[in-house]
Amino acid sequence: MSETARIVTSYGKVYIVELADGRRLSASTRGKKTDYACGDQVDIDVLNAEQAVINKALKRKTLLYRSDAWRSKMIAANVTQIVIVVATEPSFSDELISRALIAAEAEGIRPVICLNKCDLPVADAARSRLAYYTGLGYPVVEISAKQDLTPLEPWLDGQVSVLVGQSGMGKSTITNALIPDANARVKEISTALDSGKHTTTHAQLYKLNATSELIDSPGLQSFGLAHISVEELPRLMPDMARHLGQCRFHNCRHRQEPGCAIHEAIAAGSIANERLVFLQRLQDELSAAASCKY
Ligand SMILES: Nc1nc2c(ncn2[C@@H]2O[C@H](COP(=O)(O)OP(=O)(O)OP(=O)(O)O)[C@@H](O)[C@H]2O)c(=O)[nH]1
Ligand SMILES: [Zn+2]
Repeated sequence: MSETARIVTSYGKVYIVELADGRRLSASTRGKKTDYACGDQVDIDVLNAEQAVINKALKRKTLLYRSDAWRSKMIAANVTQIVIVVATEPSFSDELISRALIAAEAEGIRPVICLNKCDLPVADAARSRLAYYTGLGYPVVEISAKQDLTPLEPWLDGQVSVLVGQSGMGKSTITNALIPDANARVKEISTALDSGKHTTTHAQLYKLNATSELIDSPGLQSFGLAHISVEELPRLMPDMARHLGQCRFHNCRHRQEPGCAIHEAIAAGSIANERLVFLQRLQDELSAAASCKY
């Protein structure tokens, strides 16, 4: 008899699924299918007290993923919020934040930027860099995972959140502070799968309370957006989106076309020139990726 379960961890071809009654089973897939993500609702056949087989994923509300021309990598399914974790040190990448914001907008996922390690004296420099994103309308929440997480807590309430960010920003420290037995559970799963790894190398889903869940994901170095079309791109950047539909040509690419509303907004100072440079660089990258796809 088939049942519905939730993927709480994915380890390549092996998944841990949780049933409605809280039981956890190790699950394999049928054939070579591996396109399931942490957070997916799946239809499974239970084989015995420990094992199951995944038949298919149920319809996803959202799917956060990154991609280049050759492959895509799922980050998490069914999340309602992405918490982009940056830190006062080591230095964070603006490029990664901007890309993660676009990926979130494309899926209708609410983004929040979380500045961690605010206990360190370098916080002011990071804070002023993040003012840029506040200006775009994105919330920035300041915390210290080691000392005080309370500013983040209301943001997590009632949401399925995924923590995303570069390595070393403090995602696992946040997770461990919020879920006291998170470390122990990673260890338990690693031992069960005999991977020998005791760090979070794969996304893991945790329950925070009856209505809130948290997914910790492995550190990212890049965030490919090959799944997004060149035409869609400016709509996913809130400062650009405001001016869309106002260019003289309906198919304006916001390059050298006369009467481009984006260029006019830049001249008027309401869009930063570096955003147009970023848009154009992404347009070129996505066009190149699209022409590589078969
Ligand atoms: N001072 C200070 N250090 C912190 C804080 N949060 C995390 N750290 C330290 O930052 C380092 C990296 O933290 P992790 O939680 O492992 O970072 P991560 O983002 O999970 O990294 P990956 O698992 O590689 O993706 C560790 O040495 C933490 O102790 C904080 O609020 N303040
Ligand atoms: Zn234009």
